Amino acid sequence: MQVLLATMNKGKVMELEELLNDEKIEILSLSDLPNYQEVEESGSTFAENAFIKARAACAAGKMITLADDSGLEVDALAGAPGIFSARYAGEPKNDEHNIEKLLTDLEGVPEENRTARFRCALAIICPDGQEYLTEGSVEGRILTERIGTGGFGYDPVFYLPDLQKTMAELSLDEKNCLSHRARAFAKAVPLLTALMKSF
Ligand SMILES: O=c1nc[nH]c2c1ncn2[C@H]1C[C@H](O)[C@@H](COP(=O)(O)OP(=O)(O)OP(=O)(O)O)O1
Ligand SMILES: [Mg+2]
Repeated sequence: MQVLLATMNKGKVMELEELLNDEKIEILSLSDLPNYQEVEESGSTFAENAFIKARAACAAGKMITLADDSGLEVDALAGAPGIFSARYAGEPKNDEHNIEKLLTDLEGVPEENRTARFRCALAIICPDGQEYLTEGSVEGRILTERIGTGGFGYDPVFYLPDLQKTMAELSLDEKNCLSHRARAFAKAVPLLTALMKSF
């Protein structure tokens, strides 16, 4: 079975490839579709954006397609950056600038009020029109400086109190045991297993 990952984000591709690690699944990504034009993420929720990305890629690739829309919700910022996480510091999107803006926006906010979560909406679309969505989240806290070099995006400032580590201090396998993306993916596994039998 072929599965298309509808994302331009190399960090997501790496994590999803590892999660999808099954010899019966051949994984393709948008770079395997010649001339693919990235769609505008015009939805107002993670779920809407995940479907927008998945539908466009599925139409182009005509195979089972997975799209992830994800982001960071910070309580002290009333849920921002949320669906705007990737372009928080403007276009073109840049992880370093986004972290810089986040830390500036949170200047003076005490540790106990820096609670946050990563959210992931994972859309699965089949060429015959079936559409599914799973979601996952992970709770943490935003530090005042970066720690760790792994992962991508906001990982260096996202602290997991239980592990006493940032997401960027985790190995790929460790991150894939507890991340928002891994949790959304875990809920999609029974679905993918069923789809593998029918396609
Ligand atoms: O595990 C994560 N660790 C750290 N940061 C993360 C994570 N997961 C999402 N994020 C952040 C990165 C980006 O600022 C935004 C996702 O935005 P989002 O539009 O879903 O992805 P994207 O534009 O990078 O790639 P694409 O839309 O092609 O899948 O949330
Ligand atoms: Mg995006």
